[in-house]
Amino acid sequence: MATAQPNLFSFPSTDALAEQLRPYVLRAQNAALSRHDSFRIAVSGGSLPTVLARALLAPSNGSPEDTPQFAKWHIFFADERAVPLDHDDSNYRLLKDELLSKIPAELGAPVVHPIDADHVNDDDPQELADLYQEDLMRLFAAKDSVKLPIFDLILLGCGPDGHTCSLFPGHELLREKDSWVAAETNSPKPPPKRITLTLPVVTSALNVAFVATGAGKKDILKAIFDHEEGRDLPSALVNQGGGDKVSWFTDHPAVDGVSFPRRGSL
Ligand SMILES: O=C(O)[C@H](O)[C@@H](O)[C@H](O)[C@H](O)COP(=O)(O)O
Repeated sequence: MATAQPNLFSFPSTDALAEQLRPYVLRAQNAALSRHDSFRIAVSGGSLPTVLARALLAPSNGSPEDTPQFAKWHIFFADERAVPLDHDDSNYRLLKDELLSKIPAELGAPVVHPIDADHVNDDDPQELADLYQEDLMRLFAAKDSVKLPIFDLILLGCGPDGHTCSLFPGHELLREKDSWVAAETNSPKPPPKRITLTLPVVTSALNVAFVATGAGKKDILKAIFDHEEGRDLPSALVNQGGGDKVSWFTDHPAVDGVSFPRRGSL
């Protein structure tokens, strides 16, 4: 378990947050492209796609470092609901509406990895999870020795109960050690059937960033960063497993009165 502390960044507004999320994501992109030929990222649903779109669709300053090279991106979903891809509850649809459909043609198109739409109506989402894991393996497991996929960046939300991805407090999926992708059949938050990256995959990523905004997050962030009260919450487990690879992008209302071990400046 990592002992280093996560980084906290707090901004006066969501616009200011998005402005700083952009260089953070592009630094991860540029580092990834200096190591291999693609940028491997996973994203959640919730408010994240909107903030991400605001960050990435802003005008570039013209430098190569400040340019999203979308043609080299592989975008996966940190979690997804077992619904058709055009359903209102689909995280794929959300990302498409907010970001993918708005990327200017000259920036290129990312390779997007949605769930297999042929299996969204299965009674049990396990097949959906298995197929998604196979999709990950095609990109990440070129060698048999690969135990876990190493994402260049995973972008997460944090629910008011401390959940992240579709990993909910006290749930047995938090103990999953082997699978890369797990099925959830009875999510406490609707819709009930989902798939999710597992905790070992999240904490193995080279960079993990939470985006949490609004006064509604204050109580749960207090719990997550209070080691006693919230130490077993899923988002706190990401902090503990990821250490200083984890960053929190927040706004001032979300962290009002929260004492963080380490406040950063970008
Ligand atoms: O699948 C889900 O139920 C959502 O994607 C969920 O996990 C979301 O990421 C958090 O609840 C944070 O949501 P906000 O960013 O909207 O606060």
